[in-house]
Amino acid sequence: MFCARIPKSLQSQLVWVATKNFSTAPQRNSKVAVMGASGGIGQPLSLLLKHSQLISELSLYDIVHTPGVAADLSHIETKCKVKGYVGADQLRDSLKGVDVVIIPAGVPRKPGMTRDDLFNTNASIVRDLALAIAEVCPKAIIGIISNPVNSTVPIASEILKKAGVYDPKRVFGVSTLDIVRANTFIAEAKGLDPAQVSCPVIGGHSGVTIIPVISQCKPAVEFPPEQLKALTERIQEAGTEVVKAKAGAGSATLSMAYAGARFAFSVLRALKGEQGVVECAYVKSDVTEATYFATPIILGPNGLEKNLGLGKLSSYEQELLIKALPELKKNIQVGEDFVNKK
Ligand SMILES: NC(=O)C1=CN([C@@H]2O[C@H](COP(=O)(O)OP(=O)(O)OC[C@H]3O[C@@H](n4cnc5c(N)ncnc54)[C@H](O)[C@@H]3O)[C@@H](O)[C@H]2O)C=CC1
Ligand SMILES: O=C([O-])CC(=O)C(=O)O
Repeated sequence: MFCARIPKSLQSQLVWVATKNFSTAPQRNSKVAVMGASGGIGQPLSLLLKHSQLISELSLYDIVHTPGVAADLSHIETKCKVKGYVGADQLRDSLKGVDVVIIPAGVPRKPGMTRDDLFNTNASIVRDLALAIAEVCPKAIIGIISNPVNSTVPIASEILKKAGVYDPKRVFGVSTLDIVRANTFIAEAKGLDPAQVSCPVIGGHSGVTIIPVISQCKPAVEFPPEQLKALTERIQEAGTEVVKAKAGAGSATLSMAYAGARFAFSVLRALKGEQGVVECAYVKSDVTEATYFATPIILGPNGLEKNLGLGKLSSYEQELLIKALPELKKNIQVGEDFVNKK
């Protein structure tokens, strides 16, 4: 009953403890690291990953508390092994043999802040993690959650380039939460089951750079212009909606953990050879004049297999794209300069 209500992307991987059917699960062979695993996103994300049959080992890294988080999670009756690593001295050990690295390390927003206000703290956190990845697991697929994603993905990419191990097919900005929100809000407005709604969101991951492509939603939906504008703006500002509601206690954590797990599971399914796994993600791109851009992509055994591009945009969505590009290009430049202009 419950499984029928959650999206197919999660249904196939979540093993519900109550059913205790994981002894028959296929052999799991991926090792996944969560960097920032003790945080508001890191903990529930690690919990969801611990339930996946696609993961045999979970490596939890943070500068605090990971021994406790790992001990706690390790008592859950699923096969996936969990190990905690704490502090810079253990950073490199945490990445040994890892196939997929998910990065939610860094500070979250408080009311009144933009995602760009996080740059000063989070840029160096992502830089240092990317340096360690380049050294220890250069072939790993990397999913970056830490904000500002528009800039942290270029930072990690520049670090990997400098180390001579950059593969643009393996570095992703996790924008999945924008898609999750678009699906939910559209379903609410139209009285649909959110699990059956699929709306691409392209561009970047902040304010005007978030471009919901409601004209490509499946099932097809239509809204009068005023409602379309309000819905688009709600999706663009949904992060701020949560920041305000949490009133100083941080930003989206639980919905982001869900979205991060959905993205990780899609990557892992594709790594295992499943064909036609599609997610939107913020990637190195030549689809627009912005050198990183989120579009729907097909995932494969090596990460990004095929960029599906923009598809046909409505005139309203084309206007959104025009507004997004200068901001996105600026954010990318700031990230690249952080690494290269020292
Ligand atoms: N991409 C997206 O859609 C979303 C991104 N975010 C971003 O995710 C990040 C994390 O958010 P929360 O989990 O709520 O924050 P949090 O403060 O609850 O957790 C962050 C964790 O990172 C750890 N950390 C700090 N420096 C570190 C380092 N050098 N190495 C490893 N870990 C380190 C902290 O100890 C903490 O446990 C923020 O930057 C936030 O803006 C949040 C929601 C959605
Ligand atoms: O809004 C924030 O600061 C966190 C975030 O990226 C989101 O919830 O989309």
